[in-house]
Amino acid sequence: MSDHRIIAAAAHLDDEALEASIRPRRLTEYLGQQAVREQLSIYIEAAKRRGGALDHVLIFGPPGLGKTTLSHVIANELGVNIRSTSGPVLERAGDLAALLTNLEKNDVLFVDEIHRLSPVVEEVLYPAMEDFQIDIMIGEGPAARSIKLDLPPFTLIGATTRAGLLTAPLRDRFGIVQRLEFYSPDELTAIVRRSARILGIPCDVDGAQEIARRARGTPRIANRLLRRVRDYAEVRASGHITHEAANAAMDMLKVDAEGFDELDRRLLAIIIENFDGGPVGVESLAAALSEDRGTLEDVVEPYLIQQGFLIRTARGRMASAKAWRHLGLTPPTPRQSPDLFGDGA
Ligand SMILES: Nc1ncnc2c1ncn2[C@@H]1O[C@H](COP(=O)(O)OP(=O)(O)OP(=O)(O)O)[C@@H](O)[C@H]1O
Ligand SMILES: [Mg+2]
Repeated sequence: MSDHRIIAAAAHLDDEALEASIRPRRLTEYLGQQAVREQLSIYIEAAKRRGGALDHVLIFGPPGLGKTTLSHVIANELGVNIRSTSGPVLERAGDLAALLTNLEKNDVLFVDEIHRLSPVVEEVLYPAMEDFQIDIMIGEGPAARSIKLDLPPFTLIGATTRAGLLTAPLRDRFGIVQRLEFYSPDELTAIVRRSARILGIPCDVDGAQEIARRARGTPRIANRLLRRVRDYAEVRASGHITHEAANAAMDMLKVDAEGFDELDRRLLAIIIENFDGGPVGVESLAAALSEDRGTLEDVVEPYLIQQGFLIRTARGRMASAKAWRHLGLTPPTPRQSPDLFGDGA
């Protein structure tokens, strides 16, 4: 159900084709994430000077913030090939072995959703990451023996929306760990303007700002809103994205001033109306919303929490005073909800 949210952070099918043209290829086109960019540019430069492989990189952060994009940018900057796969696709140890043995010196192997690797595949990955070696089994039954195979030095780039789900031994094998943060409205404005330029969409600065403000800190959503606003502007306005056109289009899409849609508002309303503002356990919340728990935790909650509308406590989720006000309600005084300041998980 949440797949159809205009502001869903997960990729839509119709995003793919257009994304290919606007996806940044170089570090200079990768806007925002200042700290990440600065650090990576140093590590990349150092690896190139040494002529060696870049250390393994773990990138984590909510959907649509640019993990896949950044992985490709890193490979481009290193001037090496990138091979892509994902945790759930690698079912057997042999699947990974096949990929690893086809790598060339200093190549990047990108593993998306790395928290979903099966334990047997993970076992193969450990010596590969650490010593650039794998053990493979030859033959079957009593005649089976394992042989060690040397791999060229390579860089594993793992991406995950949930670093917390990685096993400790896997996490420890990444020399570089980067966390992507939600983008500021200014950064998203720059991203929207760049995309509009590439797609040939006339867009005013304040039109871009309005789209940026409602994009939930997420470039993928910003780019998607840009396209929907363009549709609106072409049919209802002169095709030019002005502030008014952006506003009207987003009202039509029911994306509110905070960038929240029905699902966000329903989540906050349920906590307030059905659970007196919380705390409420994530399972009960998911049930009340008829949503999947994983979607709630990965996609819906992070932005609400980052913006201070939702509070995560040891006993469950609570709506903040900001949330009450956003829904036009009067928040209870702190004395009536001691949990806000209690067990502060
Ligand atoms: N820093 C950035 N600057 C400009 N555009 C960006 C940036 N990061 C991401 N984008 C745009 O947002 C789109 C989504 O990014 P990407 O697919 O890399 O996200 P992701 O983190 O891999 O998401 P998921 O968790 O769903 O795999 C890209 O196609 C790209 O156009
Ligand atoms: Mg991705």
